[in-house]
Amino acid sequence: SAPWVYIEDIPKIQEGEIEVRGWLFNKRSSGKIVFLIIRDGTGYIQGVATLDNFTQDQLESLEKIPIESSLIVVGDLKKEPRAPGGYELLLKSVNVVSYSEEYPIQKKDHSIDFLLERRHLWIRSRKQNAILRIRSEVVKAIRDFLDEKGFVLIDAPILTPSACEGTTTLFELDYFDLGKAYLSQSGQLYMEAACMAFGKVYCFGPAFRAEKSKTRRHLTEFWMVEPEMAFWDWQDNMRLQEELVSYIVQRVLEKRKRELEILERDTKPLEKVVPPFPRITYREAIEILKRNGQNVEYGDDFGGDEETIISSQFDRPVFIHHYPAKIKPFYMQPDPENPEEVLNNDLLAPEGYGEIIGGSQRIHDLKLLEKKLEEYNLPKEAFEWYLDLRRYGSVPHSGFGLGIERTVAWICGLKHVREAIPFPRMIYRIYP
Ligand SMILES: NC(=O)C[C@H]([NH3+])C(=O)NS(=O)(=O)OC[C@H]1O[C@@H](n2cnc3c(N)ncnc32)[C@H](O)[C@@H]1O
Ligand SMILES: [Mg+2]
Repeated sequence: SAPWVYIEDIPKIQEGEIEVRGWLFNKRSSGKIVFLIIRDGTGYIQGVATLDNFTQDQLESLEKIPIESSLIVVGDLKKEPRAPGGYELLLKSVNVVSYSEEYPIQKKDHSIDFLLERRHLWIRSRKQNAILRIRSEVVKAIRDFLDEKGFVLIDAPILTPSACEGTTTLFELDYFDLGKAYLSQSGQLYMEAACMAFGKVYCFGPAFRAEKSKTRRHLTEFWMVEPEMAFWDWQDNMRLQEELVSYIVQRVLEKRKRELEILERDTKPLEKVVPPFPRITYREAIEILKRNGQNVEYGDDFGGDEETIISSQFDRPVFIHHYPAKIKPFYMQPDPENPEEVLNNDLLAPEGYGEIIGGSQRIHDLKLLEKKLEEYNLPKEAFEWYLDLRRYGSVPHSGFGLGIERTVAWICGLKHVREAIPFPRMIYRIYP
């Protein structure tokens, strides 16, 4: 019998009789010829049915197969430059595995809520398939990059006893007789413990923020990779970030050309993403904003609009470092020369995508950390383990969190991070 071939492997076969298993993506006919566009999740192939291999009645029944019906077809593979992917399948048999009910996603102008309600089907579309394949490539590139550099993957817990990124975005749950637990906002604190056991580590998983803001950059469940390195300072930290982000972007440009074409992504801006990235202080960022007519003061945090103005001054991602301590989390190491500011950085992506990374050097002094916990009104008992890291062989150490969805949205040129994750969770959506 004919070999079952995935569509992405067809260029390796070139010609001959093959079997393809997939779904009817589209169809058209001219009476004597029926074209069936089949997708199998790895690509698209045009099947052609003619009176050479089918009766007129059979052609008419092929025309009636509903979109998204599952099919197994056999045909002779031929090169055909005019067909999608450059190949065509001269069909010899079409076996419908399961007829589809009328498929709900057929128009070009469905509302975003209509599509999100059917996300479990919407991911079948060409554009969503391309985005999630690029996401997969980004995840693979991150792992390859860090594994190559000797980082050890250490999985952080999702159920945690305390906050890491402030107490206003915690998802709280009742945890047996132990009282409250919180969904992890970040694996960072655990990576700090791990880096003192392994040197260089990373965790890679979901993080949860009860964000009440409905913006195009916020999800309530998002994915983050969080490297952490013992004895590295804030500048070592930025160097690793620019190397990682450049590696990711160049990898997608090299391996996901087809998907970027489907998204009609102008790749010229991405070709400029190579180290070193420009570095400016928070204070310089405030000056840029003032020069661009923004009504900002030193001490203000930056929202999407401010980040768009700042990043639009540069042709590649830009680091902003030395934020005022009071607008950043408790764990950030103050600059010894100016303790009002911390040795942190955000990395802003260009083209209006804003913050994709938050990172910093961490406080390594026990007394200072205890003071900060008090200042931030955090429950010391929940952080005793974290303080232990400063009691037993403390070292300066640094790390960062790269948001997967914001990075994928930037690389793909998406308007909203909700298309950069298979099943987005936002303030008004946890279905499907
Ligand atoms: N290990 C670390 O040092 C990470 C540190 N504890 C941390 O969580 N920093 S961050 O809050 O800026 O979040 C890091 C990144 O995580 C992404 N992020 C952060 N929050 C979100 C939401 N709500 N939705 C989507 N993406 C989000 C965004 O890219 C941020 O730059
Ligand atoms: Mg941040």
